[in-house]
Amino acid sequence: MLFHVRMDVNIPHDLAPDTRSEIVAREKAYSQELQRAGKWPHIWRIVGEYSNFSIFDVADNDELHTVLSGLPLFPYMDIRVTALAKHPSDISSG
Ligand SMILES: O=C(O)C[C@H]1C=CC(=O)O1
Repeated sequence: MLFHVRMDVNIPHDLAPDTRSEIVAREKAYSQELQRAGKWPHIWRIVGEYSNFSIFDVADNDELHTVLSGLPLFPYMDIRVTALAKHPSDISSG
């Protein structure tokens, strides 16, 4: 199943710089592992914001929740999920 996900990151300003760097590094590694596994096929920065638009390709709602709640930045994110279905006018779906 495909999901469109918007993530808005709000790291508290008083978080220790070393802690912030460590969490962001773990976030990058986790994200890139999921990208290599094909579960996170698209990630785009939203211009001018500490936010991204992403596409996830996972089995179901439960897997998406597991993936998202495992994000190291999850405690500092607002996340909006939109489930995607095939559009009948999409020429790539035959
Ligand atoms: O920077 C972000 O948009 C937040 C998060 C998502 C992937 C990643 O590496 O960091």
